[in-house]
Amino acid sequence: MATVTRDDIIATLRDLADPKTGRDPVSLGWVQGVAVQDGHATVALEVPPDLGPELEPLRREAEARVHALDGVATATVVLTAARQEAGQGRPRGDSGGRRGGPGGPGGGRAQTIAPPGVRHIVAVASGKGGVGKSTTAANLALALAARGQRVGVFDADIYGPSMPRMLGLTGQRPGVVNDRIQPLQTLGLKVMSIGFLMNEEDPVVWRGPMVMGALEQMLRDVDWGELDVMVVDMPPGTGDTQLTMSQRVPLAGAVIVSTPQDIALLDARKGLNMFRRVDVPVLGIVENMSYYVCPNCGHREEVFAHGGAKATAAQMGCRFLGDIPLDIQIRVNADAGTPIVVSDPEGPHARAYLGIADAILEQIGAEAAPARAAPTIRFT
Ligand SMILES: Nc1ncnc2c1ncn2[C@@H]1O[C@H](COP(=O)(O)OP(=O)(O)OP(=O)(O)O)[C@@H](O)[C@H]1O
Repeated sequence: MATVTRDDIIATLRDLADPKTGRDPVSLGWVQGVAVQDGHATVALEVPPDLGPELEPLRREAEARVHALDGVATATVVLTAARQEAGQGRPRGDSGGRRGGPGGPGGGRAQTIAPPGVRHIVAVASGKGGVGKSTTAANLALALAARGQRVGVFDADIYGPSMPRMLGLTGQRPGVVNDRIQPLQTLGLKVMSIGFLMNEEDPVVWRGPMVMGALEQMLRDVDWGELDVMVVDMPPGTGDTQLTMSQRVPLAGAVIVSTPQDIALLDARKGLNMFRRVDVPVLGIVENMSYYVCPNCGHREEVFAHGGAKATAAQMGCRFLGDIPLDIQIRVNADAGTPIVVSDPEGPHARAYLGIADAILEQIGAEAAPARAAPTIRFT
């Protein structure tokens, strides 16, 4: 198959015309990003917000033309809208907009994106980077699978996707069946990551609206099949992407990962408040790198004022889900693609993650109980 380049895609986009002005999307400055990897092409067009619906035929045409290029296996064109200034109608979460699909209290553009067949979506988030959010997400997903759940992992950490590495899938690419991207399968999980679609050595400079477009596409167009739980590894922090994700994706709840240091806990509070603002239940806080156990003598060292997350959870009225020590084995196994829950399933760390999984299942089970009721069949 021929290799398609960004230039080929851009040249194709030049042949299209905006119905209003007759100009092409490239000269109009709408092309915000073109990513192509192993024949999977993604294009983000940033269009004026009020033109979105009118431009749907143009989007479809662009997708068809890019798809028709020699060397393109899948083509995804997303329309994104330029961010409006504060006060100009950007959807806010404090009006219940989380479930704010059309007609919902959030109304307007905040349509929810729910992959069909996925029963519960759990976000794993952190107020700042590097606290072990991805490690927690990977181990938690495996612990949920060990509890008999059908689990998917959606790596939404678009700025530093680590699931390919942590789940031993580096360099692999998802296949395509009937124009639908198939998640990769490993260790009993279905996995999708933007890391599978982009060049690691050539990171895409994501702009806010493009991020959401790409994430939406992965939720909608990936063939997730039937899942009991989807674990989402969120991008770190509490910026617009995280807020929009929390509003647009019908999350069953969020798990906040924090290290015990005060600063991280302050960030954790921000994360917690962000989810609360958009009515996403916070399932609890995990304290990661909580304490250190000497591998030689077993001595336990409380390096970072251990216990801060427990206190914060109590103050903020949410559940403390557990603490995970700083242990080289957790790092080595995660970095080798076999997280500790599978590499040492009987060990104390795996037990800790299983305990966290149980606490989550208990909560989402309880919360989701009404939605699980059998459908009513009416005879008329
Ligand atoms: N409990 C732990 N003990 C030892 N090492 C850990 C632990 N948790 C995470 N790590 C290591 O710390 C590093 C950062 O972890 P991870 O990538 O999970 O953080 P993150 O919060 O997802 O970061 P980012 O948001 O920047 O992607 C990794 O090398 C990981 O193996």
